[in-house]
Amino acid sequence: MAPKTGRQKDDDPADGLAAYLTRLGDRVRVIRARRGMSRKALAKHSDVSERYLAQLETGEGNCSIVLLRRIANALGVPIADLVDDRPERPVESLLLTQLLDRLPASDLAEARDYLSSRFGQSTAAARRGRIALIGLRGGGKSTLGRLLAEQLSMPFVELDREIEKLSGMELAEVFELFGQATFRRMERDALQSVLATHDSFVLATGGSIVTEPGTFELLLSNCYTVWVRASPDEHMNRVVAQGDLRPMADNAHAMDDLLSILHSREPLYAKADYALDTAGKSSAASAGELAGLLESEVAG
Ligand SMILES: Nc1ncnc2c1ncn2[C@@H]1O[C@H](COP(=O)(O)OP(=O)(O)OP(=O)(O)O)[C@@H](O)[C@H]1O
Ligand SMILES: O=C(O)C1=C[C@@H](O)[C@@H](O)[C@H](O)C1
Ligand SMILES: [Mg+2]
Repeated sequence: MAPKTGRQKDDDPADGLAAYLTRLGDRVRVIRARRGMSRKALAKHSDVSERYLAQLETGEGNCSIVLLRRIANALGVPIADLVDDRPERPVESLLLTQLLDRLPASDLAEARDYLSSRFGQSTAAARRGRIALIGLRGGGKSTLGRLLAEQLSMPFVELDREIEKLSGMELAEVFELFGQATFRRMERDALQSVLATHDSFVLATGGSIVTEPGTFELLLSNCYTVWVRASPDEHMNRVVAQGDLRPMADNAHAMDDLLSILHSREPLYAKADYALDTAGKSSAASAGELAGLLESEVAG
């Protein structure tokens, strides 16, 4: 069956927009009712006419962001609560979010560890059997992943290749034809499928997997994750040395782009269980270091 595409799902005007405006209207109406505000009171405090509010609440108004912000302010909710496209969340979920929002940043990691160990899908021992390498292009995920899998007699899996198998297309075609949203769905499907079919593996992921919170959380809670990193210059030189001249040929600001991608992703990559610095080391040396680390992890 052909994959469900971003265009069909997200951009089809007959499907998406009318249904979305109806959900938006429902949301405004429910929040207003919960607040005990009449439409008249909301109109007064938001400076949006009662007539327009009625249209909005019945899914007929395609509200500008400025008006929506005024409505959200008058209701005393963040605008994100109005535009949220997901189904209504259970009360427990809302309260849990508030509890987490109250915690200082220093306690959040502990709270995630606790919830993950209590409610996560994998035990700590099961996680250690599934090794996932994350990090920016040229770090050495594929090179070290293949070496490590051979050494440990474990299957080696490249997530990007799994996405290509699932979609029946090359990655570049997926992006070109269907866009980012479809790629992200496929990436998550591919990860779920690999997890469902393997108790142990060495997995090389795509560099941007960390930018999709749901997929990244799935990876962190089911795998022992290693951030394979190098210096920015080395990332760039290795990619170019592999014969991929695209960054240099197409883009005079390739290094600036690489730095900005790296800096924006660093706090995410840093959530890995371990950071392996490959800068200035040979592949063989890094593979040895990684194997040693995993031996002590499994033993521990
Ligand atoms: N210490 C090292 N560890 C790993 N690779 C190294 C090291 N030193 C040099 N290299 C070279 O760097 C390159 C790493 O490329 P590789 O394709 O493995 O990276 P990657 O993280 O999988 O990138 P991509 O996200 O593009 O798939 C290889 O050509 C490898 O030989
Ligand atoms: O680092 C990135 O942004 C990406 C790396 C590739 O492996 C692919 O997963 C995709 O093209 C995105
Ligand atoms: Mg690779």
